[in-house]
Amino acid sequence: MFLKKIFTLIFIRQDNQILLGLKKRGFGQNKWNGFGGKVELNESVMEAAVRELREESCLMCKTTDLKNIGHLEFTFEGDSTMMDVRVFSSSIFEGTPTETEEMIPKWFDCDKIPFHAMWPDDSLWFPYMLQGKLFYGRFHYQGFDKILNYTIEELESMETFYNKSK
Ligand SMILES: CNc1ncnc2c1ncn2[C@@H]1O[C@H](COP(=O)(O)OP(=O)(O)OP(=O)(O)O)[C@@H](O)[C@H]1O
Repeated sequence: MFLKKIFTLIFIRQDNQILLGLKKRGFGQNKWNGFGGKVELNESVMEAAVRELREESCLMCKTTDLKNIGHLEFTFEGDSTMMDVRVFSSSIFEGTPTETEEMIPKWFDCDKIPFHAMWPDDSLWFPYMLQGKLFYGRFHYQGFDKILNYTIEELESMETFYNKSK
């Protein structure tokens, strides 16, 4: 049995570009990723996604403008925690991406994503996101660099996925 912890991960899109942030500290340090973090007790998952985006990039977004595009699960050999990651995207936002204590934001062309400096799983599920497909991925790591096994699939609808997994 795993102890599930819910995280958010949000990707801001504009034209053919995607906003990533270089994590300056903590989990995933020195990796490019979307913006996100743990969901706190007093907030919904979407509220957490909006808060983390603001805290890490200074961009503002409304919960109603978020689209849930995927679900990721990460486990690590020898660790009983499962990271349950809700992935969102939006192309409606306000503000200018600005460096914060946690992240350095930068726009990337969608065909120039820096996979070599990202989590190894990213190169496996980003193609789904970039093609506008909904996805579910499960990855089991040894340490933080090696994926021991994984599955990834396209989903018809996030709602059906969450109803089935209840
Ligand atoms: C293992 N492969 C992975 N591949 C892609 N993305 C991954 C990931 N593992 C974690 N992530 C994301 O990284 C962020 C961590 O968040 P994290 O900094 O720990 O959270 P939070 O900001 O609440 O923590 P602190 O306030 O610093 O304690 C969060 O968006 C989460 O979805």
